[in-house]
Amino acid sequence: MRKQEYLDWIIDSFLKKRDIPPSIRTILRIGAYQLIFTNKPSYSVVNNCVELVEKKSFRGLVNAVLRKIAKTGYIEPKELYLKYSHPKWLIEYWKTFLPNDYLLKMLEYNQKPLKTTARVNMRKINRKNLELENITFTPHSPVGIIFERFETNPWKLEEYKNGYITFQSESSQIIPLLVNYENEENVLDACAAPGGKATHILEISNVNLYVNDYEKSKISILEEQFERLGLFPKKIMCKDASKLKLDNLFDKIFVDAPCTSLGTGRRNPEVLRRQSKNNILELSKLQKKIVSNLWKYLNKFGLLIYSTCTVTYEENTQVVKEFSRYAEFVDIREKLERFNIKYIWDGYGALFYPDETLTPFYVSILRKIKE
Ligand SMILES: C[S@@+](CC[C@H](N)C(=O)[O-])C[C@H]1O[C@@H](n2cnc3c(N)ncnc32)[C@H](O)[C@@H]1O
Repeated sequence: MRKQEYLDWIIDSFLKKRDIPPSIRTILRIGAYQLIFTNKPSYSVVNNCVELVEKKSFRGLVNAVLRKIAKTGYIEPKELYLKYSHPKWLIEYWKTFLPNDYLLKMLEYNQKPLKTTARVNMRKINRKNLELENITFTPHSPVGIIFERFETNPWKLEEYKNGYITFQSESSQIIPLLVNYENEENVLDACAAPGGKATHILEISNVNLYVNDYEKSKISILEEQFERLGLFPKKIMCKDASKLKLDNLFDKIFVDAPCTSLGTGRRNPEVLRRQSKNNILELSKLQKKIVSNLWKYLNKFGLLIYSTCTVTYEENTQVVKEFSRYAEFVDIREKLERFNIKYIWDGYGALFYPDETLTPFYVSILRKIKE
């Protein structure tokens, strides 16, 4: 899937009619990928693919197209969306607001699979004392480890089962570390499932943590995670955060918003192909509604920590900018530099630069100065 646009371009250049059944296109993509990007012998790739074709009338076409691809091999495309195999509309959209070097870095890293990372539960163990093989430390998160290779089912690891580690991206691990916590203060995580940041907050603080997520099916996952890690939230709720009514005020509110997740394309290549401009606009509306509703439950001078794992203007800068009349934006640049994180600062928040281990993430911290 990582090479889909490029493969379709090559395949289409050898087709008279581009309108072929999806199953035939899939077989052609598999064959083209193996011929261009692996060392498998071309005769066996072509034969195996032809055998996969159920409709006899398409066997000749698959055979002919793949033979031609085997002959030409890799062809260097001129257009960026083909060179880095991303949807064309997305590249054009990103070009409208991202610096060129950020865009190129993201496209390059999206070609490489991402190694699995986890966060270490500092309440139970230090990462130096973990007895796991093939791990290294994350370069930015002080509580993260990287699995250089996986030899077993990760969920069966004793270290996971006994609550020493939680699988989580390195970028995500940074967010709860950007603020300081007072004992017993009220903290709300409004979009909390599957609990990555919520459990992290309780690992590093002694706050009264309220958690919420709109999806019923994810509440049991949240509960399991707290139990596995030996942590106790004050309350777990299942409500739409844009309408949630609360009895208390909060000192900190985390909004790790539902978003288009375009920064996770390196781990989930399908996400890049699933999204649309319309989804970006719809989610931006929901995100503004969520922040706006929760604003009234934030104490004066309390902090709202807004984050997303996406790279869009409408879901990041535009959302937080909307609250600039009521908020001061905390300058987190120095903190990010202490974590050795490179970012784009938009005057409100920071968009992490992707690198070998870090995936794009946006975060902005709003201090409430007005209702
Ligand atoms: C980015 S994920 C949160 C990840 C989580 N904070 C973590 O670190 O593991 C966004 C979450 O928002 C939830 N969600 C979607 N719409 C919501 C809404 N209207 N109100 C509250 N939660 C919502 C989704 O179910 C999803 O679990």
